[in-house]
Amino acid sequence: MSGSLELRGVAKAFGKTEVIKGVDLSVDEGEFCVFVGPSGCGKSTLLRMIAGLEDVTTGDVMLDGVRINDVAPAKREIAMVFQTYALYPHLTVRDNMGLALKQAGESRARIDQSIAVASNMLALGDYLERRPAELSGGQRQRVAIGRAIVRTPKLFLFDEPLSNLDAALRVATRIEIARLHRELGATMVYVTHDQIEAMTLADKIVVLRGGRIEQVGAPMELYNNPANTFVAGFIGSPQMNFLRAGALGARGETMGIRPEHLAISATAGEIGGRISHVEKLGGETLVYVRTEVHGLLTVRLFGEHDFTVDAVAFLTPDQARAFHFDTAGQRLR
Ligand SMILES: Nc1ncnc2c1ncn2[C@@H]1O[C@H](COP(=O)(O)OP(=O)(O)OP(=O)(O)O)[C@@H](O)[C@H]1O
Repeated sequence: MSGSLELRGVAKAFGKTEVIKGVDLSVDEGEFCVFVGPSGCGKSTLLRMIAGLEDVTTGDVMLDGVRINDVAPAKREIAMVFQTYALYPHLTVRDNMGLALKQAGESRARIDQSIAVASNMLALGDYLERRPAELSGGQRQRVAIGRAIVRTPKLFLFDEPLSNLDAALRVATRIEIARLHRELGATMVYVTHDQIEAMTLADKIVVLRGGRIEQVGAPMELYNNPANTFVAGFIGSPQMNFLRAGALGARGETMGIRPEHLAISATAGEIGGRISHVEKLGGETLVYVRTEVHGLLTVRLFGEHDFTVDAVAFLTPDQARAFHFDTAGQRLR
């Protein structure tokens, strides 16, 4: 029972400050849509407007073709999962998960059945009689997700749901959310700071900046085909290198090259510099090279490599993989 979401010219002002400046977006039924962007760009505000937790200043929020701007949050058939879980501390896992159905006047049998399905999906069966304080952070977040599932909403909203979990648990929960999305076929809108979550979970990534959409596309589409320097720099970690195109005889104002497409040599290459720092990450090595013309550039190498800080190094971009941008930062095709 998943729904489609459409935002039409949605804007939000807090007093005189406009923080969302006219957003048009469609999220299809069953689609996983991720909002990314720098801190303060309006991701959470946009999500909260969809949930009904913030008023929409102008524009329309449409769920399955019906305008829901004026529908109360509890009546929107939308479930939201928060970073802080927002569980009731005095209720058991079972009662936390069943509360919305109980308030909606569902029968005990129907509630128990929904809880059984959701707790089974989330491996929470053994914890139903516990209270939130008796659970780990990861278990609490699974309860919060379970509470959303039992409501069988048309739309799931996630506001940075994994940021309070440690690294290993983040990976496990991320995979779990991807599996749930597959199994439920649900429409999901997800806000994150995390590149890997955005790249791995999304069918569609929305890159926001200053309350506007910069680009919308599938993860690899944004990675391989960024529309401008902002998206090119934002998607991909470590960040794309931006070089002065003129100094390389290349097109446009700026040339973009990802760290994996920059070759490094101790003896010869197009760009000279000195190694300023080396990071060995196990599976890969990042080498930071200070250059006079292009500033600090990052090289990513597969496997372990030894380099000496302060040694001279020469870099050569793989021209076939380079991106070219004009003075306004727009991509030249
Ligand atoms: N209640 C409010 N009153 C005034 N300004 C607000 C309010 N809520 C948010 N803002 C402002 O709106 C802008 C967008 O905030 P929002 O929390 O949506 O950004 P975000 O992209 O989610 O940021 P972060 O990634 O840091 O969570 C910010 O400049 C913020 O200061």
